[in-house]
Parts: sequence; C-alpha cells; structure tokens
Amino acid sequence: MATSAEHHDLLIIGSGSGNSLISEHWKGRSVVIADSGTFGGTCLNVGCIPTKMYAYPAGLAALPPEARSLGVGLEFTGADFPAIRDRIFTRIDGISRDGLRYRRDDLDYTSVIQEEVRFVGPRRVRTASGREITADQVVVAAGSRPTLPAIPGLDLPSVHTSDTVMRLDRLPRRLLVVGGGFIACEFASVFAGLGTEVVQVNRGHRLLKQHDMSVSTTFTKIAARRWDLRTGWTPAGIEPVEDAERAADGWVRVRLDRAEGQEQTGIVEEAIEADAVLIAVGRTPNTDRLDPAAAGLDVTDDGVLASDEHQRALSDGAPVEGVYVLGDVANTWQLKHVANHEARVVAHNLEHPDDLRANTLGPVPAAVFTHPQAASVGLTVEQALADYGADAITVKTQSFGDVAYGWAMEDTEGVCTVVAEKATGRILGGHILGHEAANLIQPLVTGMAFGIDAHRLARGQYWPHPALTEVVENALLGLDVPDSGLL
Ligand SMILES: Cc1cc2nc3c(=O)[nH]c(=O)nc-3n(C[C@H](O)[C@H](O)[C@H](O)COP(=O)(O)OP(=O)(O)OC[C@H]3O[C@@H](n4cnc5c(N)ncnc54)[C@H](O)[C@@H]3O)c2cc1C
Ligand SMILES: NC(=O)c1ccc[n+]([C@@H]2O[C@H](COP(=O)([O-])OP(=O)(O)OC[C@H]3O[C@@H](n4cnc5c(N)ncnc54)[C@H](O)[C@@H]3O)[C@@H](O)[C@H]2O)c1
Repeated sequence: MATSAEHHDLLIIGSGSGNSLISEHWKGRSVVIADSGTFGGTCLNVGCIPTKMYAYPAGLAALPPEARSLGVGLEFTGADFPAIRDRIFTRIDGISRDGLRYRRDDLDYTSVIQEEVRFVGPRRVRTASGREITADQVVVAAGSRPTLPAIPGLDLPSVHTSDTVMRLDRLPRRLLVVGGGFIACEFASVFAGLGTEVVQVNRGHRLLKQHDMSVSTTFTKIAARRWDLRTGWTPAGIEPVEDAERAADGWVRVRLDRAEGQEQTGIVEEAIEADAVLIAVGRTPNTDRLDPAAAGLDVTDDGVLASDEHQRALSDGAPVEGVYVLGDVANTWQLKHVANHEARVVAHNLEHPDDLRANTLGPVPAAVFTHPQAASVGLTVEQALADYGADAITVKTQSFGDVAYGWAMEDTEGVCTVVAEKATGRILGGHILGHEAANLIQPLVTGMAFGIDAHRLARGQYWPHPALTEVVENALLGLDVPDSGLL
C-alpha cells in the first residue's frame, strides 16, 4: 500500500539561497522548506558572513608592520578571540533563529521540516522519520559540504572543517591548515593575523592556483612570509601526541607524505604538531544526500544536478516540469552571489511557468578575503592564451606601487592584471591582488558585463584622483587596444 503523502504547492530543499524564493506570491498557497542543518544555510552560518566578520579584525591585527614602514608605531597586543567569536555569532545565530521562527511559526503559508529528505519519486521526497511529501513544484537548493580526505584521525576533537573552526573555545596556539584554496587561505590569514602560529600545508606549490599566475605567485610569496607554508605535502594521518598532558590539551601530530606528482627533495615524510587542524581541501555538492536517481534527475560529471538555462532540472537531458535546481548543488562556482542570482531566476520561473526567464548574467567575479585580498573575473592570462593565442590578446599588469595611492601606502606587491582582445578591446579578464581587491575588481566586472571595451571603460568616465581605482584605470590604458576616440 502506498504511503499517503502531504501535498504542498512548493517544496524547497535547503534554506540557504532557497529561503529567498518565497515572495508574497505564495500567500494563500502552501510552501514547505526542508533543511536538516542550521536554518539559513552555509553563507550565513558557517561561510561568507562569519569568515568576513573574522577577516576584518584579523586585517586590523596584521597592520603594525605596514604602519611601521610608514613611520607609525602600532602595537598588536593580542586578540580577544572569545569576544570576537561571540560578537559574530550573537548576531548570526539570532538571524538564523529569527528566520526559522518566521518561516515555521509566523507565516501561515510556510512551514519547515527540520529533517534530511531524499527523493523517492518525481516531486516526491521522504523525510528521515518517514513522512512523505509531494509538491506541484520542487526546488533543490541543497548546497555542498566540506570534502574530507580518507585519512585516519579526522574524528579527533582538534580536527576541524570550516563548519566548526570558527567556534573554537580559544585561539589555537598552532593551527595546521590543510589546503591552498579560498577557504584554507582565508583561515590561514585570519588566524595568523589574530596571533596563532599557522602552518599551511598544500599539495601544489602555488596557493590560489585557480587565480591568474600574477595573483597566485605573489599571494604564495606573501603567505610564505606571513606564516609557515609547506608545499608539495599531503596529510597521511592524525593522532594524539605521545605526551599525555599535551594530548589532553588537544595537541595532535599530523603525518605528511610527499604529494603525488611533486618533485622529491629527499625528504618523503614529515610530521607537524598542532593544537588545532583545519581541513580545507574543497567542497562536495550534496547531490548524494538526495538520491536524485529516484526522481530521474541527471547528474553532471562534476557531481552537480544538471540544469538548463532556466534552472530547470534535467532528466535524460530534457527539462523536468516543475523541478528547479540552484546554488552549490547545481553549479561548480560554489559562490553565494551565483546561488543568489540563480535563486532570482528560479523565483521568477516558479511564479511564471509560461514566461520562463533564462540565466544569462555575465562573467562571475570571485574575491578571496585574505590580507591582502585577491579578486578575479573572466579568463586568466593562461586561459586567454590557450583560447585566443598570443597574437590575439593584450595583457597589462599594473603595480599598485606605480600609482599615487600606492605611493601613499608604500605598496610593493599589489598588482592588477587585465587581459583583452587586441582587435576589439573586449575585456577578457581582470585579476587583482592587493588592498581592497574585492572592491577594485568591480569596474572590470561592469566593463565585461555591459560590453564596454577597455579604452572606453578607461576614458569614458572620471576616476577620482588619486584613488586606488587608478590602478585599474592605468591597467586598462596600458593595453594595446583600439583607441575609442575619447580623451
Ligand atoms: C568558509 C566559507 C566561506 C565562504 N565565503 C564565501 C564568500 O566570501 N563569498 C562567496 O560568494 N561565497 C562564499 N562561500 C560559498 C557560499 O557559502 C556558498 O556558495 C553558498 O552558501 C551556497 O548556497 P546554497 O544555497 O547553494 O547552499 P547552502 O547555503 O549550503 O544551503 C543548503 C542547505 O541544504 C541543506 N541540505 C542539504 N541536503 C539536504 C537534505 N538532503 N535534506 C535536507 N536538507 C538538506 C543543508 O543543511 C543546507 O542548510 C563560502 C563558503 C564557505 C564554506
Ligand atoms: N571568498 C570566497 O568567495 C570564498 C571563500 C571560501 C570558499 N568559497 C567557495 O568554496 C569553495 C571551496 O573552497 P576550498 O578552499 O575548500 O576549495 P578549493 O577547491 O578552492 O581548494 C582546495 C585546495 O585544497 C588542496 N588540496 C586538495 N586535496 C589536498 C590534500 N589531500 N592535501 C593537501 N592539499 C590538498 C588543493 O590543492 C586546493 O589548493 C571554493 O571553490 C569557493 O568557490 C569562496
């Protein structure tokens, strides 16, 4: 006998960007959100927002050496980690709690299921406790989770992922960070700034390797100066240290092996002791937690749910009526602004099934909130060379130190690289490492999104003098592109 199911107009799996889909349109209808984790999802609770709330004070703590080079004596006298942590989570936990209460208790047309759900058929899910839910329309916004390497010792209390490391009781004395991407670099920068002795271990020799070479190589040099960076290693296992007293205080020994494909130096094994370990080696889409096959949903080679330009899920390559996907479970960007834009497309399409909108938004920028920051949009120089060939592109790397605001800062490392198509001036990519890179990238995003060629973008507007944006203006003017005729 088939289990009788509760029926709703809309089922949303995931309360991150999924929670933003519910507009006044749904008043008088029935919407249910399923989320087995903390309401509000990754960005709010364990992602973008708390990390940046740590990155800002950690950036202040890292200022004394820079101030000293400008003749200003600043002293870092320590960080009150519990106070920083409590300031962050008092605000964030309140937002999550209020959001849950609003959806679960206050609105009469929404409800929340705080359980894991899996598909048992098209537009039909079963909760962990056995309830079955069907809906006219379903949105899968189930996000991603930290990837864990297959090594022993991950269950030790001192071993963390980004989900737990921000809630430590105290600042670690020595933090071993495993990985070299966004998350590893942001946390290494935060904890080093706050006064922890940081050791970062990465497989490859370049940190932020998905970024342009100009950014990645400079950032790797800066990181090696700010903390202990060991490249070409991968963790093999973690165990408590032998000394019982130190082990009781959380100290562990992380065994490292030479990473596959790295040149041998003669040393093939090493061990590092730390009182906290952060594993940050990528994020896995939560596709496998949904049993997509039971709903006939296609999964791409990257392990995300396949979709068309309207964010509709695909089954055998054809769009499935009434099933939409968005965010980290549906794209490989794993960025909140991408999840949010996809949510806007889905929100429209849920409400207007006869007037679907496509997701056509232009190039995707990304920023890493380290000290200094890194930001990028579009093709790296290496990608542009591969796609267009050396004769067809033009590249300019402008140093922060060669513009007036860079002089004010005595900046010696900041760079802005722009790559464009020589014949047309079309901007193909922009890459910035340095102070406020996350903000400085925006004119390049605008130029690319609105099809403004490099010379027009530089000369068709005022750039306040002597703001740091001049580094972007000068990079654009340094390209070998057609003159727009603007003065
Ligand atoms: C440390 C860190 C820092 C980050 N910083 C940035 C940043 O600065 N800028 C940026 O753009 N991006 C950043 N990101 C990435 C960003 O957080 C994600 O891209 C974004 O939050 C994804 O949103 P989403 O709605 O797809 O999924 P999520 O917000 O992850 O929501 C998915 C929800 O689905 C629930 N769920 C999953 N499976 C099931 C199931 N089977 N049943 C019930 N519920 C389920 C989960 O509990 C989760 O709450 C960061 C990520 C991390 C981890
Ligand atoms: N500021 C932001 O926008 C921001 C911040 C954090 C996270 N995110 C998103 O979250 C995603 C996941 O971030 P991430 O940093 O976990 O992944 P990532 O893919 O950016 O980096 C993973 C890193 O781990 C290294 N690695 C993998 N296996 C390893 C091993 N066994 N030993 C040593 N090193 C190993 C890789 O070489 C790589 O450097 C990012 O792609 C990003 O989209 C964004």
